[in-house]
Amino acid sequence: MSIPSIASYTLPTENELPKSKVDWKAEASRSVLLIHDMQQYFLDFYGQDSPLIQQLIQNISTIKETCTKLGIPTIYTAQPGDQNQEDRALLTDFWGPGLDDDIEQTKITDQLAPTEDDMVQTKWRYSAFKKSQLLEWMQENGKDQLIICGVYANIGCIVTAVEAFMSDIQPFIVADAMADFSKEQHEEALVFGAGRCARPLMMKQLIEDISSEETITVQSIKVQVAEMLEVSPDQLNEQDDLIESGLDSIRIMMLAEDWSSKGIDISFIEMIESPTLEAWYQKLVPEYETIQVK
Ligand SMILES: O=C(O)C1=CC=C[C@H](O)[C@H]1O
Ligand SMILES: CC(=O)C(=O)O
Repeated sequence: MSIPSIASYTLPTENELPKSKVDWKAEASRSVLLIHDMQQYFLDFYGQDSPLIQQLIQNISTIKETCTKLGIPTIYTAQPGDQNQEDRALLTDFWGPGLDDDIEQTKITDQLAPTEDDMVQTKWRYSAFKKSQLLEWMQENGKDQLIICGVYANIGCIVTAVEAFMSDIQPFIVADAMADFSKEQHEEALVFGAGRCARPLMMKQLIEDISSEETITVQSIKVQVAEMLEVSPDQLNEQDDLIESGLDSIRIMMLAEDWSSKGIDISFIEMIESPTLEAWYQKLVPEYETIQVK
């Protein structure tokens, strides 16, 4: 009744990728990264030290690191433990009682542990959109592209992609950043997605696409400055004097050069005259509206 013991297999390669029906391109400003159900419970069925899972975790980690640098938000899904029958409903008939309320089962696997900048959403059904606020959050934040990685490709990953598609969101299923019960079922999920609702692509292509966009966003500025100050982005306040916070003139010059190279008209002098995130947003992000400080 539950999940089978899963043997390792080699992740799909470029030449095993089904042809995409669409030429959608993932863009940093439009995308959300979904790390789907990478909970220890679901990974344990691959056994200890599975080469497949080790590679999967490494690839997802690379994608997440790139997305974070580009200001692409990460959302994790995770099922709760000890689900009562009313909540779990028909899943029990297919998969048994599910996870115990044991952190060693419910946790996101350690190498992909969420940070305070990430969102973790409770997962109640195959689709990450079911019984959740994911769609509303994406719409409110102007996100209409969903990058999907995690497990299992032929269940929650592809069902989430279908529901994204039906909600006018472009799903991108990353072939070498998902895993399944077998390579055959993994490939079936890619073929179905390619033919019905999603763009299948390799991690390498995804990273090229999202990195190629030169758009600067409020979030990408905050992430860049936070990295330079070696703090988390949410520790930064838009009105704080960044020079007083430790941002030296060398780093400010580096930022000015980076943003100028992307076609933004801002000078080092302007930046040090108004050394706050809010002042820089106003110069760099046309659609930025000044935060109403209460
Ligand atoms: O136990 C479960 O709930 C599940 C097992 C395997 C895949 C399903 O998506 C998941 O709901
Ligand atoms: C792992 C899981 O819950 C899913 O594939 O939906």
